[in-house]
Amino acid sequence: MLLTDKNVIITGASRGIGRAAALECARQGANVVIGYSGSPSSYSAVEELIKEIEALGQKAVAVGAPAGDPETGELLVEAAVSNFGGVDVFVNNAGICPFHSFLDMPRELYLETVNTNLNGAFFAVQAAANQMKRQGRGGAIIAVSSISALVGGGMQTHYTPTKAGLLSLMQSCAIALGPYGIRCNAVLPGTIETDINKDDLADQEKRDYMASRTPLGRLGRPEDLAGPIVFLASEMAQYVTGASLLVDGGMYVNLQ
Ligand SMILES: NC(=O)C1=CN([C@@H]2O[C@H](COP(=O)(O)OP(=O)(O)OC[C@H]3O[C@@H](n4cnc5c(N)ncnc54)[C@H](O)[C@@H]3O)[C@@H](O)[C@H]2O)C=CC1
Ligand SMILES: C[C@H](O)[C@@H]1OC(=O)[C@H](O)[C@@H]1O
Repeated sequence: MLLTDKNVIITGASRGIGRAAALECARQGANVVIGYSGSPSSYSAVEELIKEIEALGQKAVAVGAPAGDPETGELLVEAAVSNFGGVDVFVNNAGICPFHSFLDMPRELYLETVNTNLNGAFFAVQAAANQMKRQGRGGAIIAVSSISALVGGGMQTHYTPTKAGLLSLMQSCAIALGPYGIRCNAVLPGTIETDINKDDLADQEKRDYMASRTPLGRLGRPEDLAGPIVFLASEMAQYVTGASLLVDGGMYVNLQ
């Protein structure tokens, strides 16, 4: 197992990529703090995830708090410390992508997207890093960025800058936190079928187009991200920091 006795925090873990990562971390021997929005509609999914992690023989605890709140990172860290005794891995995964055209972008939608995806991440990464520094045994921080950190999207002008920002945050934090043995890396998913793009991919033409752009011949699944996240969290990646790992079935390099 790659994460035996490690204590992992994952934000946005109630479903999608975060959920798949939480389960794989538990399979690899980790205890998991499940960050979720706090919405009552998510709670049954969170309860189910806790049961699945416990069935794997690991501990799980849930913290419901909005990702964009600057205090949320501290709450997640407090939960890891009080329930498990510390934090070894922090995965910043929570995010939204409400597709919208640029010229009439509502100010509130722009601000909500940046706050949820990037501003909250800054403070949560800071809280996790301070705890790792106090513990004195290093750690791993992983941001779920996106292929959209590298390429644009006409209906994602509010979103792509947050993903580029997360990638940049990991690069700078790799420098700031390297002296404490804290590694900081990003995963860059391509198009992964989850609730975030359910409406967008309901358009069969768009769906077929996205799949046709993918050399591996299919859209991604949440589980496709679990291995790369566990790898970056583990000692297998002990000399990897400031790196980004595209997990996109080859979509990014597929020019022609
Ligand atoms: N699905 C895809 O094609 C891609 C997804 N990503 C990123 O992966 C991450 C996970 O997304 P998916 O699993 O795909 O979608 P999803 O919609 O299934 O999961 C998003 C998670 O974030 C949580 N979340 C959303 N707003 C929140 C808030 N204000 N406070 C706390 N939690 C909140 C949701 O509750 C959910 O657990 C996101 O950061 C997304 O930008 C990146 C590239 C591609
Ligand atoms: C939500 C999109 O389908 C998804 O999110 C991203 O970051 C990429 O742009 C994907 O296409």
